[in-house]
Amino acid sequence: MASRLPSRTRTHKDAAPASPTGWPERFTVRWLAQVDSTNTALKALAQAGAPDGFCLGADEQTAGRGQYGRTWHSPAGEGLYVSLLFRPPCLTSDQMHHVTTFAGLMVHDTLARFVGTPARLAVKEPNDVFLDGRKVAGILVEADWHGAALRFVIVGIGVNIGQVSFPEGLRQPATSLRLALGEAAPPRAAVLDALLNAFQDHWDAFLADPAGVVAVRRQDICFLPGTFHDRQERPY
Ligand SMILES: Nc1ncnc2c1ncn2[C@@H]1O[C@H](COP(=O)(O)OP(=O)(O)OP(=O)(O)O)[C@@H](O)[C@H]1O
Ligand SMILES: O=C(O)CCCC[C@@H]1SC[C@@H]2NC(=O)N[C@@H]21
Repeated sequence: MASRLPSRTRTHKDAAPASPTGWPERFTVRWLAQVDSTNTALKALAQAGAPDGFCLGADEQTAGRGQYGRTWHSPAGEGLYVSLLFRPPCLTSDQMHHVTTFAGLMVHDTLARFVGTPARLAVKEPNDVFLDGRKVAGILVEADWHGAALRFVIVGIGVNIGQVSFPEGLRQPATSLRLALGEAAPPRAAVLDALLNAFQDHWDAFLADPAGVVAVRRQDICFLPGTFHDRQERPY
């Protein structure tokens, strides 16, 4: 399986994140210097048998994707670009949108640890996390089905960390942890560690009751009105 991973093709100013204490045990973390899209690469790995809990990250994405084929700007070393592979035994297609919302909650909780004031954060459904009224993170959930049976689901997460500027013409104003927190912005490894711990701590409870877990958390987090597109357009 490892041989199917794209090779490291470049070096960057910012080394790949490494956990000083080891990543949460549920996850196997692989890191690339550069990849087209961690979601795309992880899908190929999943089809080749990568296990539940596989996490693929990259310093840079050359074709990072948002919803509906939109571009996710992924400059080298500036953001966290990761995709998590899950093989839940029981999720249905009707429950897939809960995975996106749940991932937004996990990103929210992760960033709250560093931002300190949770009121600065908001989840904008279906798939965005906002900081100080600007988009700081996006989520792209993609599933693979065999008839009605879920083979696997990939949760792709992009968090803006070190960017000090963004391309013109974004659909919504953007920010980064660096812009919002200055020198207090955490390194990518700390964000990844907190994110994986959040998933590890809450994933099993989510699987047991997806709608219930999301409904409970909705009560104590700021949700912004989202853009809901035709269900048929959803990527899952
Ligand atoms: N690194 C980034 N940070 C913030 N925004 C980005 C970044 N890269 C791309 N974008 C913007 O995010 C969009 C993709 O996100 P998405 O498909 O969720 O759209 P959206 O503008 O959030 O609308 P919706 O309300 O439908 O979710 C891109 O079209 C681009 O405008
Ligand atoms: O806001 C969005 O539309 C979702 C953006 C999701 C970006 C992440 S970065 C890691 C993973 N790989 C991708 O190509 N996209 C997701």
